Amino acid sequence: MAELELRSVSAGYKGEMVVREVTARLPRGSWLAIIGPNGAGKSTLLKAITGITEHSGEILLDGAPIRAMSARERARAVGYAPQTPVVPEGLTVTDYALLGRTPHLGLLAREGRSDLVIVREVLARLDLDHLADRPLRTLSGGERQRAVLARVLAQQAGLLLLDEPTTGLDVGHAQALLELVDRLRRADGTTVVSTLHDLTLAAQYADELVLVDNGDVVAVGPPTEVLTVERVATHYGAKVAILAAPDGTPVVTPVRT
Ligand SMILES: Nc1ncnc2c1ncn2[C@@H]1O[C@H](COP(=O)(O)OP(=O)(O)OP(=O)(O)O)[C@@H](O)[C@H]1O
Repeated sequence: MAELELRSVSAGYKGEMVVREVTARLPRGSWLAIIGPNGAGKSTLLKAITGITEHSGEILLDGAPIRAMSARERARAVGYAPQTPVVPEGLTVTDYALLGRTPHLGLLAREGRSDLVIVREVLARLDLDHLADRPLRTLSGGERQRAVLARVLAQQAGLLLLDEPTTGLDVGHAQALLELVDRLRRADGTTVVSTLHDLTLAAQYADELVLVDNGDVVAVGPPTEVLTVERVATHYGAKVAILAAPDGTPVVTPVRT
C-alpha cells in the first residue's frame, strides 16, 4: 500500500501550468479531497499523478519518483477513475471490471478464477451483481459510473485516484460507494485522493482538504478548518451556511437571500 508525497507539483498542458506548487504528504490509508470551483485545476492535478499530464516538481510513491515507474508498474500501483471515462461499448459489466485485473496478469495470461472472485465481490458491493452480464451500453448513467469504479476497485491498487466519483449517483449509491472506499483504506491501507464537488461529502470522508482556486492552493487542512462561510463565498461565489452533522463534521448547505 502506498504513501504519496507531492513536492511543489505544478501541472498543465503544453507547457502552461494550470495548477501550481502543490505540496502534500499522504500517509498510507489517508484520504485527501481536492476541492475548488470549476476549472480550478483539480482534475489536472489527479491526471499529473497518473502520468497523463505533464508535471514539474516531485511526485513520490513510497519514496520513489512516479515518473521513473514503467507503465505496468504504475498500472499496478495507481487506480484512476476519470471524470468522464470512455468505456468500451461491446463489453459486459463483468468483462469490463475484469480489465482492472490486467496489470496483475503475466504476459499473454488470461484472467483466472481468483480474478473473477475479486470482480464478483466488487460488483456485489457496488450493487451491480444483478447487472453483471449486461452490456455496458445498456446501463443507466449512474450504473455505468459504478461499473467504472468497479474496474478501478478490482485493480486493488495501493493508491486510488477518484475524479468526482459520485457524479450521477443517487444519495444511497453515492454513500455506499464512499463507504466502500473508506473501508478499503481502513482495512487495507489504500491511500485515496479524490476530487469532490459535494463539500459535505468531502468533509465526511476525507482527513484533509486541499482547496484550489484558479490553479493555486488557497487552503489545506482538516475539513473543519478549511470549510468556512467566508472561504466558500470567496472561492465559489456561493452563499452557504455551515452546520454540524450529528458526528460533528461540517454540513455545507446553500442559503438563499
Ligand atoms: N487537455 C487540456 N488542454 C488544455 N487545457 C486544459 C485541458 N484540460 C483542462 N484544461 C484547462 O485547465 C484548467 C483546469 O482544468 P481542470 O479540468 O483541471 O479543472 P477542474 O478543477 O477539474 O474543473 P471541474 O470542476 O470543472 O471539473 C481549465 O482552465 C481547463 O480549461
